[in-house]
Amino acid sequence: MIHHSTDREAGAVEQYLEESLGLQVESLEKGREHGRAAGLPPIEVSAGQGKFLQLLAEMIGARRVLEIGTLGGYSTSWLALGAGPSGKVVTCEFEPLHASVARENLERSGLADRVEIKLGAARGTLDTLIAKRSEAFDLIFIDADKRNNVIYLERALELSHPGTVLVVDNVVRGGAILDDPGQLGSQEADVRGVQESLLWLRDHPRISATALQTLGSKGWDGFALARVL
Ligand SMILES: C[S@@+](CC[C@H](N)C(=O)[O-])C[C@H]1O[C@@H](n2cnc3c(N)ncnc32)[C@H](O)[C@@H]1O
Repeated sequence: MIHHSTDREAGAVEQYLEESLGLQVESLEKGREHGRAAGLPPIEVSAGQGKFLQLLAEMIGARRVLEIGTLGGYSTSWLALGAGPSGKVVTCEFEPLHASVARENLERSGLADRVEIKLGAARGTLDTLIAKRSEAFDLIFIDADKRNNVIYLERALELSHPGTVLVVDNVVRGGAILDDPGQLGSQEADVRGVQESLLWLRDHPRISATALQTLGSKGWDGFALARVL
């Protein structure tokens, strides 16, 4: 994370944009508060990013959405809004507390019937979906342990069809992706995971990708956006 005055200004601008555009949805914000009260870390997407996910799902007419990394179900809820009442979101989470907070939040906001929370390590969940020949997903949001990003991307591709959109969160990490991978210790495995995932996106013949930087109350970051060819 960067730590200078731009951080504070970016936080104020984020709040201004949220207020001017009326981005916050009351039931979703209550869910976020519920997560805080239950001790969940404040690492969910912003309202602006959540609305971006909703709009993206609506723009591509996504009916089947896969999420890796549920936390308290905040981004899940935005994706569920985007998928619509006839849509479905499958979301992967391995922390039982996070999954139960997410379940409660989704129930309270009336979105639970279009969301399936898969409790367990995401890799195993994805392998099971692949083994069961799950119907392909239209939109896949990857936001879990970044060190496993390439594993998730490989499996996401197996669960995709031509035109599936992939979003990978936190690919800038306050600029830490500039660090030399050869000098990174184990604590920076997530940074290395992001670096490797960007190369994977560049090199895979079935992928067309970009990345956009973001700045907000949680600092400097960004997301990769890709289309399966
Ligand atoms: C950044 S948070 C997700 C935030 C959420 N997408 C949002 O914006 O509201 C990452 C979540 O992934 C979960 N997670 C981390 N590693 C995982 C794994 N290997 N399998 C499943 N879930 C995992 C964490 O417990 C955490 O809840």
